[in-house]
Amino acid sequence: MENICPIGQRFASEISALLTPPSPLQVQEYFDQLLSTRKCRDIKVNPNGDFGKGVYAESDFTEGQLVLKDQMLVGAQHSSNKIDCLVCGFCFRFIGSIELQIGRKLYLQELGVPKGCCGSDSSDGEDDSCIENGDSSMACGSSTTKDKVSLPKGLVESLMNGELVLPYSDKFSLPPAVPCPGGCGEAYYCSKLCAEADWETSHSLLCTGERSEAISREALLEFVQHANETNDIFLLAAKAISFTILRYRKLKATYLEKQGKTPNASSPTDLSLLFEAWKPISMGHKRRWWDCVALPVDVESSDEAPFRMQIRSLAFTSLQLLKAAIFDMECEPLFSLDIYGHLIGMFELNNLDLVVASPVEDYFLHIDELPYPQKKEAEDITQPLLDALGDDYAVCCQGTAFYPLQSCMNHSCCPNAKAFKREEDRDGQATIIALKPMCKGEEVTISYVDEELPFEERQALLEDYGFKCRCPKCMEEEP
Ligand SMILES: C[S@@+](CC[C@H](N)C(=O)[O-])C[C@H]1O[C@@H](n2cnc3c(N)ncnc32)[C@H](O)[C@@H]1O
Repeated sequence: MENICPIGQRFASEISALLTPPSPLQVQEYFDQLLSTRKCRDIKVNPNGDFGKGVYAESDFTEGQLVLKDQMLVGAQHSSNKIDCLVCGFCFRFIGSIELQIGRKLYLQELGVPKGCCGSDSSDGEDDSCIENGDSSMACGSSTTKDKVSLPKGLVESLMNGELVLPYSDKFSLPPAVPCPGGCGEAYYCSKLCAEADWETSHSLLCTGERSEAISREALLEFVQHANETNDIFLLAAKAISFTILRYRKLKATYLEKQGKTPNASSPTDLSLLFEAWKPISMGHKRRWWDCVALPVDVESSDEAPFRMQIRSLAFTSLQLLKAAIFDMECEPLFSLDIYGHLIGMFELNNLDLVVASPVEDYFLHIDELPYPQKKEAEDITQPLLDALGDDYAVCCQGTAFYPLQSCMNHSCCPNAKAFKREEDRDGQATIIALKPMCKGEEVTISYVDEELPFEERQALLEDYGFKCRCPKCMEEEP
């Protein structure tokens, strides 16, 4: 495998340097700087805790108090979730309108778009037009899903094109959907600011539109399709690589400008700038994906070696597709299988869910709580929609993200904090709340697993993270 892709051999020392965990001093400097930029003075990252780095309280916290809001470094909505929720491609806020959210979901359901084949997953672009205009030829009279109810013809289009305004939806207004500046018709944003930020940090390389900076849009589509069919964590790894390439190019342009030089296409790699560009990613705890991933229950232990070879080969195929799409000669070491495997492993080990509650749920709850006769009048219009949507009418936005600070938090089965979204937390930031009073200097811990599970089950799940928990609860419950 490495002979087909010899980057690993040619850049062995660069790759090893990129994968060497940063020194405690580098960790301290990086997180002190990050916390100061974010004006966050209530916590600190200590690089020398019992389990590597950890997060510590810098002030006292009361039960229920917000400990931290953490902006993600890279994140992606699950492909399978795109049919349910239209969210900003950068901050993951719900966008458009209540009518568009409902209409779009019904439209995609009617089209029979399989989960994971919406937005960027569509190669013919047909499904992507559903944000701007409903297809008037579509049949709205039948539902493809069991127990879901038929709607009058034309209703879904009028929800999507704004002709039908639902009662009380003005109380749940959402930012308008701003299309991707690259013209892909797949990514939408809550503002021009978010569109530009996403473009600059990763989307310009991963956009399938005509202004894309990818070297091959066809290869990009193939890469995305492969990820959707196999493991959409590959999309997140691609974002991390694009993020690093674009950061490298920016750092290099600034450096050359300072030197009074113009960027040159055949310019050699500036390794120190590549390390600098990679720095935010270098801070994440990593292991190679195929070494650390837990053996699925249906795989016999005697089949462990072939299983691990198989997922390594899956990652290799994904990487080759990505390389054909966005390769950058100056950032060649980033396209090695070792880097790709460690990136995927980093997302697996940090296991950070991206969750944003749906305003559609709030909307239907509001209707349900209206007094008579307003409730009856509103429900005459909304009840058929609710019936057509079925049980999963208010699925939240779900995905995976890498949060720099949350990913420094160690585990305890009796944690003093947890990731918990409050009513007002309507974007993709991670929110950590104190579960009990905490004193300055105490380590902030979260539980990586359901701490109510029996001891053996918790320990089995924690094996995925490569450690055996020795928290007070485990010590007490250990047989
Ligand atoms: C999300 S990272 C947490 C930050 C990590 N300590 C670091 O240095 O980057 C998860 C990893 O931290 C370590 N870890 C977290 N909690 C632990 C615990 N209670 N006991 C032992 N190791 C732990 C394990 O190596 C785990 O895979």
